[in-house]
Amino acid sequence: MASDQGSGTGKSLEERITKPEAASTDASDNANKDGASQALGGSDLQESEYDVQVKLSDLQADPNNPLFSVKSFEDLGLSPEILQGLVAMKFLKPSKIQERALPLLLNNPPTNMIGQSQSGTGKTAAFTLNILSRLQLDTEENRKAPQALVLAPSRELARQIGGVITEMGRFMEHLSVGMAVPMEGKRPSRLEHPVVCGTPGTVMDLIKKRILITNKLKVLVLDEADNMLDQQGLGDQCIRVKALLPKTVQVVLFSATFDDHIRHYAAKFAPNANEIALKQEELTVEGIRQFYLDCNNDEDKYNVLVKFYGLLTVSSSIIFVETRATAAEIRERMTKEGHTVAMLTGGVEGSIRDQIIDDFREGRAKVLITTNVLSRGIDVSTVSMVINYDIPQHFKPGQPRTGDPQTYLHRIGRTGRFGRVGVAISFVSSKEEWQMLMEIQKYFNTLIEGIQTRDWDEVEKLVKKVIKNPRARGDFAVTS
Ligand SMILES: Nc1ncnc2c1ncn2[C@@H]1O[C@H](COP(=O)(O)OP(=O)(O)OP(=O)(O)O)[C@@H](O)[C@H]1O
Repeated sequence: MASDQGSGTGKSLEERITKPEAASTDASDNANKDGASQALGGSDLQESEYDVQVKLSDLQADPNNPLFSVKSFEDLGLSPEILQGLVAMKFLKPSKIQERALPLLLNNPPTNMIGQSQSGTGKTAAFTLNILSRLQLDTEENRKAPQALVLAPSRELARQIGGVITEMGRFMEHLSVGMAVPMEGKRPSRLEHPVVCGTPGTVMDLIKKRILITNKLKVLVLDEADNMLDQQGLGDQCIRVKALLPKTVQVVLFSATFDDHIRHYAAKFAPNANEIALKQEELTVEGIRQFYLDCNNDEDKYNVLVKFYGLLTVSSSIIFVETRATAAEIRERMTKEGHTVAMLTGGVEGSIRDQIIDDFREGRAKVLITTNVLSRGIDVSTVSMVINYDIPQHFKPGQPRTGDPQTYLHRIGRTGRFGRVGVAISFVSSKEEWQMLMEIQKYFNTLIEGIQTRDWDEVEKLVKKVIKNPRARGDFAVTS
């Protein structure tokens, strides 16, 4: 049994489960109501590894669900080729953000947009459909001229978005998507694609070297816009890129989170934008069950993680840590003990990163240890578990660490995508970590339940049960 000393709250675990400090009964009631959140995206009725059968159409018929919409894709005035692409991807109906954002995005003259919607609710398709609809591919010259530029904070996300645009536009003749991420070997002399996706630093470099020509650009998208604008380096690069684009460019900013101070900044970056915003307490995805687990210290965290290995490999899982060093250490220890785990951090070379993420997407690697580099945007539908090995935190030298709610939300949002269900477990090994987790819980006015038992067979059974039936709450209030 985890000790109270571990989190140092002075409360019994029982109290913490039944009355988490910041959790409201509303939050848990809402989660109870959302029985439908077990559904799976893609086809209308699917069966997961856990033998869950729920209809996506049920979710999309519920006005309170972010996947709800009254319209069909046909109603949004998209071209037959694009509609064909959506059918091939088995997108039957738009989600709420797609239904709301698209008419505003497609309107002429083009208007800027700041769009917010919960993780995994289809923001990529929302901006992709706008891009595809605005492309002119009639002449050779136009086909070679970059007309839309998408910036993302990581190489993996830029590649993923490039893949979605290619797939959605695959019935459009002459569409091609160029990548502007750090490349090894010889660079092309020109990036001649109507759509370019990349990371800000490389894009800036390619523009400066006139490899990427921007005079025909019509749309600029910043995915994970709050993160891009908030980080000193990335933010500066985004501003410099934008300054080199035609003044008429339509600026589209999307994210699941826009903190107040960033919203103000975003409004400057995308002036006179149409805004779609969510309230703080609307941000959590109901299909994701959130738990914490008390650990005595760092070594105990590691031992617990190893105990979880069986559970982590039932489907796919992501383990988030704060530093590259921790990621490397855990990977090494687990590998030595005979477990198969992959690791991806910013320190890994580009082509190897591509291989690792592709292996994870294809299910060749099932457990991925990573840092915040992959906390945002990555969409791998088989991920049913996210572990916060370290609580996401803000760290400034000389100041106490504080919880980082935005990063927490993005990390746990790697599971529970488009109506699927998932479990997020945060490891708590000190009073400081406990406080940070409570800050996060309070910020979202959500419920993070404690796992009381240390009987791992029991935990495994319960996690599987939760994934099967997220309505079954309170399962973890079991003392060993
Ligand atoms: N209308 C739709 N019907 C069915 N599936 C959809 C639809 N729209 C998107 N999806 C699927 O939902 C998943 C999540 O979409 P996406 O990655 O765009 O989410 P997001 O809102 O950008 O999330 P995040 O904030 O985490 O980046 C993807 O696998 C995508 O293929």
